[in-house]
Formats: sequence, structure tokens, C-alpha cells
Amino acid sequence: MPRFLQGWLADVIRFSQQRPEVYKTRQRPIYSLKRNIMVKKSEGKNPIIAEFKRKSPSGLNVNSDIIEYVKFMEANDVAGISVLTEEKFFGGSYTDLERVAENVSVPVLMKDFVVTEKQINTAYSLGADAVLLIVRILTERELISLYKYAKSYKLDVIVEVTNEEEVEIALRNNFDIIGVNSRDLSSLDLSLEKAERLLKLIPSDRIKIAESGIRTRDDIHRLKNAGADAFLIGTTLMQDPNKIKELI
Ligand SMILES: O=C(O)c1ccccc1NCC(=O)[C@H](O)[C@H](O)COP(=O)(O)O
Repeated sequence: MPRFLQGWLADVIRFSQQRPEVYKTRQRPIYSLKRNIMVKKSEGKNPIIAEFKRKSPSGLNVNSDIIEYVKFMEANDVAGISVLTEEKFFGGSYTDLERVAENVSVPVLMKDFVVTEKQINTAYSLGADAVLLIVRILTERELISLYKYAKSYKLDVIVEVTNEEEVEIALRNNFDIIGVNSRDLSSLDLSLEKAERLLKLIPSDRIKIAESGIRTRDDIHRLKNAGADAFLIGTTLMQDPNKIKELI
């Protein structure tokens, strides 16, 4: 873990490091998120990854039925489903991941603060098709090692960046899927302008996913013009699932 992390981020990493591994025999084929994004794009749709999260440090607090939500999103042709499995700050669980993977046939992202191989073992065995690695919370050596580890399971890996320096790390390591987060993980400030700036730095041979703060078709349009291939949307869809129909 990088030494400069403080406050809630340091706490979330400590909890993540201590998380027990869950092992089960995987019951599901691997669905490629990367391929599905390209398919939806070629069909002229906005490739959306719909996220299920009950609560968040930025103030979300909703109580929806997880299976109803993910089945509704699948029926509305999303490119994938993201399940927030972090417990303390987001109210998620590995059980949520397992239940979602059992109930949909689209790619499923385990969205968490992944800092150990045990978390990747759990993601794979419970049926996730992709994991997220956050550059901000890992040293470069840890990032490369966890990336290779996840790839050894044939999982897709979204490498998340929030500033220019992190984009540089993602590019020099040739990571193929890069998530650009509009939210600053410490201050929680959202800036689509920053996301547009960072997206433009990433060559078009990478899959670029715009994450956080997306509310309208105009937001998608802006981010798409800056080079985004796909859009990860949580809060807006949790507050009003029907919005998927106008965003897709
Ligand atoms: O959601 C938060 O408040 C949050 C705060 C700090 C670090 C991460 C956070 N969320 C994780 C995510 O990356 C988002 O859940 C995801 O991009 C969707 O964002 P949104 O559509 O804004 O809910």
C-alpha cells in the first residue's frame, strides 16, 4: 500500500487486507466484459455497466432488491453489471456477488478495493468475470502483480486512474482496460472535466471506461467525445432504475 494514504482510504484498505477468502467451485463460464463492450458499441448502443451499491461515502443510501435490479438492467441490454462488495463503507457483500452471478448471463464486475490475491480468488470462485484495480491504493509493483494474478484466471481487469500520473502508470504497463474515475477518492469531488482531460490522454487501442458522476445523456455524450468506450453508472441508476432506458 502506498505510504501517503490517510483517512477513510487507509481504513478501507486495512479492512480489505483482513477480508477472509471465500472458496467455492466456480459454477459459471467467464463472460468477457471487454468483448461485450465492443459488441454493444458496434450495435450503436451506449455500453453501460450498471452498478449495484446500497450506500456510499458520497451519501447514497437506498434499499433495493438486488436481483430485481440486476435482472432489470440485463433486460435493458447493459454491457455488464458491477457489484460493490465492500462491506464497511458501501454495505456490500460477497453474497451479493454470488447471487448476482447466479442470476444473470452478462459480465459481472466485482467492484471492491482489491489489495490481496485472496480477494481475486474469491472474485473468481464466486463467479465474477472482471475485477477492478485502483492505481491510487497500490504500489506499481503490487498493481502489476495483482493484474497478472487476475489475468491468470482469465478475468478482465479494469485499472482505475484518477490523475495524469496514474494514467502514465497504466499506459507504461500496457494495461488493456482503463477506468477513468471522475471522483477524487479522498475529497469525493466529482469532475467530468477532469475525466474528459484524462480520457484524451489514453490511446484508442485501449478500452476506456468513464466512471462516476454520470447522470444524463449529455454527460455520456461529452465523455464519449473525449474517447470513452463504456460508462460505469451507480448512483443515478440506483436512485431511478428506469433511467437506463434513456441512457442506453
Ligand atoms: O461512490 C462513492 O461515493 C465512492 C467514494 C469513494 C471511492 C469510491 C466510490 N465509489 C466507487 C465507484 O467507483 C463508483 O461506485 C462508480 O464509479 C459509480 O459511481 P456513481 O455513478 O457516481 O455512483
